[in-house]
Formats: sequence, C-alpha cells, structure tokens
Amino acid sequence: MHGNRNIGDVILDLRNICLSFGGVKALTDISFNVREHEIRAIIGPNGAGKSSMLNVINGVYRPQEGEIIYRGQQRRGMDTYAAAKSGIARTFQNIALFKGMSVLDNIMTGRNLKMQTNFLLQALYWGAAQKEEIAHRKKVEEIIDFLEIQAIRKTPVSRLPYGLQKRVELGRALAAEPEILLLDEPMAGMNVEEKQDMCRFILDVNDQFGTTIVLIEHDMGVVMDISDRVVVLDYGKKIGDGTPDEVRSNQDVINAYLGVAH
Ligand SMILES: Nc1ncnc2c1ncn2[C@@H]1O[C@H](COP(=O)(O)OP(=O)(O)OP(=O)(O)O)[C@@H](O)[C@H]1O
Repeated sequence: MHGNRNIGDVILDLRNICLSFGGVKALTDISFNVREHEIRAIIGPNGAGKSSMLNVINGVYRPQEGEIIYRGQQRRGMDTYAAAKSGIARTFQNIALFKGMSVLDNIMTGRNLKMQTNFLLQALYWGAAQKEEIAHRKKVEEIIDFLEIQAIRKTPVSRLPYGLQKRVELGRALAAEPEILLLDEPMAGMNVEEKQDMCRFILDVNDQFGTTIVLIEHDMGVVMDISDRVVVLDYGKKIGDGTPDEVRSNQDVINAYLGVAH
C-alpha cells in the first residue's frame, strides 16, 4: 500500500493509445490498466508492440493519440526524467549498467533522483551532504542484502555472470524506490536456475515492498506463474486481457501463438 491508495485501485490507466513510427503502426488503440500491487504482464509475438508500450509508460515515446492517467492525473508530455521522478523505474532488455563500476556503485546510481543536495550545496553544507550520503548508502545496502549479493558488492559488474548482472540491474531500479517497476524481459538469456532466482526476487519485491510490477516476458511458464493479469498484443493491437487462465483459453490468443513458433 502506498500513501492513501489501496491494493487493487487502478494506478495507471492507458486509454486508446496509438503510436506510429512514420508509416508503421506500433500500437493501435490500446487500452488497459494497472492496479496497485499487481504483477501485470504484457505478452505477444515478436514485433507485437510490447517494448513500445513500455516505452510509452515511462515516457520514452509520446503516443500520437490516447490518454495516460497515472495516480488519477492525466499525464501530458511526460519525459523519462519526469516518469522516473514520479515513481516509475525500469530495467532494459539489454543490460544497461556501468560495466567498469562495482555492484555497489551501480546500485548507488539508482539513488540519483532521490539525492537532494547538489554539488555546490555539498561544498557549503558538508555535514548535511554527508548525512544524506550515509542514508543513501544504508538504503543501497538494504537492497544488496535483499538481493543476496553481499559477496559481490565490490566486484566490477563486467566480471559477473549474466544472471547476476540482471539482478544488479534490478537492484539499481529498486534503489529508486519505485511505485511501478517496469521489467523488459527480465529472464531473457537466463538458464533455468537463474530464471527461478529472478522469479523469486520479482515475487519478493512485489510482496515485501508492495511494488506494482509491469513486465514483458517471452517465457510463458514464467508469465503464467507469476502474473496476476496479462495483456496480449499482436501486430500492435490488443487481442486479450485477463487472468492467466482467461488468457490461456482465449481463442484469439491461441491463434496468434499457434501462428508463430509456439
Ligand atoms: N523506434 C522505432 N522506429 C521505427 N519503428 C519502430 C521503433 N520501435 C518499434 N518499431 C516498430 O514497432 C513495431 C513494434 O515493435 P516493438 O519493439 O514494440 O515490439 P515487441 O513486441 O517489443 O517485439 P520484440 O518481442 O521483438 O521485442 C515493430 O514493427 C517495430 O519494427
């Protein structure tokens, strides 16, 4: 629960979203919502528009048509900075960490938006800045404990196996203490064990921090296992929306997936 909102309230409402790139219609009239505290998956075959949808939510793309209502307010012209500031954090399909920096420092970069003091103020009020720094470090250490990566906290990210890099990326997103966490294919390229770990962490984040999670994932087993609700896109259109069971038995969804390699 965050502030005065309750579990199950709609916190993000996407209405009639249309997005095109030149002649390519990436999203056509897409509407769906995200409820407080749920795990919401976006699935669909390659090129269906999943990444575009995530990019609309965190302000990378501005849709030509449609409305985005976030926390009861219509969002206009939000950019990535404003989205992050308002509590939306994300991880990327391809890991976007500072490879030469340690795990600790990478996660610390996720605190940037939370830092109040700028460099000048830091020089003037050294004590206050130091206090703030200590508070940030504490938060980062909590995340490191939570993700069970104490042993590698000083290790440069480039030396870590892929699965752990993904975990560090999750840590950096968590450092921003987001209300909505967007995960773009969090299990892509992972082996079975790494996938199980990541699943557990996603569920724990949701459970212990109450974070609402929107994720894109190709692994159907994972999606159906951990999601509360699933929205299905195909060729930029919404063809299904509901609980995993509802989506599984939706004929349009079955057809779309039988049409590809599944
Ligand atoms: N920046 C862009 N410029 C031009 N076309 C784009 C851009 N981003 C996406 N598209 C097009 O929009 C459509 C949807 O792409 P998108 O990446 O959102 O799909 P996706 O479901 O995430 O695919 P995948 O599973 O392969 O990652 C595709 O036809 C894609 O070529």
